[in-house]
Amino acid sequence: MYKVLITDPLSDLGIEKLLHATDVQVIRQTNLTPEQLLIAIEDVDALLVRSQTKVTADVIAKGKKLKVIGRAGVGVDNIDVLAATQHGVIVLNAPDGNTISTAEHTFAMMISLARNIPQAYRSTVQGEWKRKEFVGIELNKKTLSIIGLGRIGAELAKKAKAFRMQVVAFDPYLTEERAEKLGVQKATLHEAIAQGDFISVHTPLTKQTRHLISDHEFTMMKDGARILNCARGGIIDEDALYRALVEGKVAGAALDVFEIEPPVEHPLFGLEQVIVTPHLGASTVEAQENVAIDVSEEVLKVLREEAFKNAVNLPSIPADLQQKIAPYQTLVEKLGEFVAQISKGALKKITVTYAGDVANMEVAPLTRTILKGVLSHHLSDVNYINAPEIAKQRGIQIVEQKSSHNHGFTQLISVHVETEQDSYSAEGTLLNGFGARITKVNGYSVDLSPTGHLLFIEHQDQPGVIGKVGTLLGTYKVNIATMQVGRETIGGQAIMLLHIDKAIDETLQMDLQKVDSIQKVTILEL
Ligand SMILES: NC(=O)C1=CN([C@@H]2O[C@H](COP(=O)(O)OP(=O)(O)OC[C@H]3O[C@@H](n4cnc5c(N)ncnc54)[C@H](O)[C@@H]3O)[C@@H](O)[C@H]2O)C=CC1
Ligand SMILES: O=C(O)C(=O)COP(=O)(O)O
Repeated sequence: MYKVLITDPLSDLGIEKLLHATDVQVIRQTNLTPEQLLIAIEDVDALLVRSQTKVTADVIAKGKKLKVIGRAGVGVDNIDVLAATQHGVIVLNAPDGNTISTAEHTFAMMISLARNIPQAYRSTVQGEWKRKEFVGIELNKKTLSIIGLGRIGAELAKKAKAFRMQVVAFDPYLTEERAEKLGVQKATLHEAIAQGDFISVHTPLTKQTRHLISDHEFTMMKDGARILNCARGGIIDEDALYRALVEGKVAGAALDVFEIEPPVEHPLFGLEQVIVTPHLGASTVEAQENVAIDVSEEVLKVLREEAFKNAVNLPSIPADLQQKIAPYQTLVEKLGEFVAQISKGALKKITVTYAGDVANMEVAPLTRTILKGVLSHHLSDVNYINAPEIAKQRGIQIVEQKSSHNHGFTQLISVHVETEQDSYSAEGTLLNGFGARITKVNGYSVDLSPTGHLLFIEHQDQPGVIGKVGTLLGTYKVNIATMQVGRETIGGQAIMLLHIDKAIDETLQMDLQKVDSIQKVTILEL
């Protein structure tokens, strides 16, 4: 039974799938203190949050069974994604479900700013009738500068165009083609800032976007520009905004998000030209249902070990590529495990070479699987998510290369490991009708199915060695299923690879090692 902990308010309808799953126990505990969260996380398999819960490195470290953190929404800045990656925990979000709601909220804020609606409401219900004070401006023919033209930015651009606004956009990933398609004018950050009557930010909060709009940027703005933040607190420097508003450089600001949430006695609240909402961008019935459905479905898939999407800490693999690489996954993981088990000494470098058909594919997901295979022999808690990060932390160099030398195989994948002591390698292929095969070990040609109990014997090529190995295994009642031998030259260095029907213990290993001409016996389990 999987335990799923939900610590922020999620739509009941949205999480129905989880509530009805017979293999899932849903635990709903909102408004937990950080200390309570550290306890609640201890034995759960999944954690579902919105933006309130702070999922710190400590929380992740305490989640000994934690496999996945699902964010019912877009921004994951409340989750320590690096810590999750290091612990092999998948972080998923639901990026599409609240786009429309947030763009609509931003638009509502823009109209409110243009027409002073919140201020006029407050004054009118207080018994005043101030028609002159609340004269506004039209959106028609004004320029809207959008910083960050992703899902929400693009949706906002469409709405602004319907209101006959000129739309200027800055986004480092915006191509001319996409800008043209959306009918927006592509600009640099500073051009966008200088041209906007309204400036709206829609980027994630990252190191690069923190205080993206600060004192310098405010000085570049048109006098009387209006600014909006319905993305993340901190993208606009709140102190600089305060100064720009007080100096009259900026005519108004609309904020749905704050550097610290909830904000307490914020200086900006004292300014009449500032309108605010309490992080309501995604707070509609529709958006909340959408994001809860999306994240529940994906979290279930992770728990049930099915293919999932929207992982924030894993590169996404398109479905067609996933289909193409699926047959190789077992082969490459076994190759990684095999090389790790025959190698000795601290790992320094792992080189993966792809040749033949496989070299024409996107191979990064396969390399990730190989790393998992190699590293899991040396370290516990290594998985597909954290393997590259763990390799990096330990200073293991990873080389991924493609080669035209496929040595007659339709596809050939080789894993070469360098340790402080020596270097080791294995090559493999997919044989039509036979599946994964290891075709070379440390340069010796073999033909081996990479499964089950194996014995790897390094020896000198001498008459009688094979017989002695067979007799010894017979004495210990160990049946040999297949045997492969390879040698450099007659009487030279040689290897034996045996498939045996059961696991053997160290006594037999030591007896084998005592046989003349045998140098090393390694027990492998694939
Ligand atoms: N107020 C609310 O309740 C909600 C807020 N959000 C926030 O809105 C923001 C945008 O969400 P989406 O559009 O769904 O994300 P998205 O990922 O589709 O778009 C973000 C865009 O920002 C661009 N970007 C990144 N760094 C940039 C930089 N330095 N300068 C300019 N552009 C940059 C990216 O290229 C991308 O196109 C996120 O911060 C998200 O957390 C999202 C939903 C609800
Ligand atoms: O999706 C996002 O990034 C949001 O900011 C929405 O936040 P919320 O889920 O409403 O707390």
